[in-house]
Amino acid sequence: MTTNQLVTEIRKKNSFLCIGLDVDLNKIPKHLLKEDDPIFAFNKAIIDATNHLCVAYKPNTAFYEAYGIKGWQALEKTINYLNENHPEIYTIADAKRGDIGNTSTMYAKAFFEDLAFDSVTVAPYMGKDSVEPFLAFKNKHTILLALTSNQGAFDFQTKEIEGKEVYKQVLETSKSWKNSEKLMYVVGATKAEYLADIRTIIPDSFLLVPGVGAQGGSLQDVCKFGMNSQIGLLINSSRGIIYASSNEDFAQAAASKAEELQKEMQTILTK
Ligand SMILES: O=c1ccn([C@@H]2O[C@H](COP(=O)(O)O)[C@@H](O)[C@H]2O)c(=O)[nH]1
Repeated sequence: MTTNQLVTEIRKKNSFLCIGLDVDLNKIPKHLLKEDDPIFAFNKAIIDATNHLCVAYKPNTAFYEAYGIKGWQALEKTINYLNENHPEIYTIADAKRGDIGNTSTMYAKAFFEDLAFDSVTVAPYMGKDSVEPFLAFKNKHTILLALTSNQGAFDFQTKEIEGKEVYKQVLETSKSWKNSEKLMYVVGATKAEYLADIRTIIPDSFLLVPGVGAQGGSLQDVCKFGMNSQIGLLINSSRGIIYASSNEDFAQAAASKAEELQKEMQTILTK
């Protein structure tokens, strides 16, 4: 999907919500455990109940890899279900990959070709030649970790090297890479106070913003400092939506939580 198509969908739905599909078999309703594929059954129910309220889904691959071959098959079924039934929805493989060039190409093939995701999250630590292989794929985005939502972000990302914070160096340097127009960036909602500075470096790029909901980030603050003329934000919530109820009403409860966020977004977009 192109950035323009994503923006069109955001404006149509008055939503820039991304729902995280982080499926933990210890947290899903017990009755689903009797299904052949409980992970996919859970995802399908969540997608069916919430697709009109969001513009993106983000399975974090850790939650699938943890269940071995069955988990990977559930991930494959989930992306195929989305692409076949909701081609208008943007998909993110939250895999946080990145390696030497030929290995990154294989990661990119895995997520863009075998599993037809629109985007994948990538760690910038190994630099240009580890990221450019992802950027070579047509109509796909690479979402680079810039300033993450966790406490550990302060261990390296905000430290200064030669007078400039590492996350700012990631933003600035990555702009010079080949096909950099296909980059988006991860900035945690818990770091909203950094967004004004971040927007001076990358005014036009889309940001994937996790950390609203279970991690306590504020949607209002993120929008105040992070929104641009193309909206430029995908706000992710995973646990806060998908585990709203552990009973048979889980999909409806997820839809209610998603609707609360969508309504807040609508108010922001239409004022
Ligand atoms: O900086 C980051 C980068 C990625 N994540 C991921 O986003 C979701 C957040 O889940 P919640 O349940 O809404 O807290 C999860 O997959 C993280 O691995 C992040 O939180 N922060």
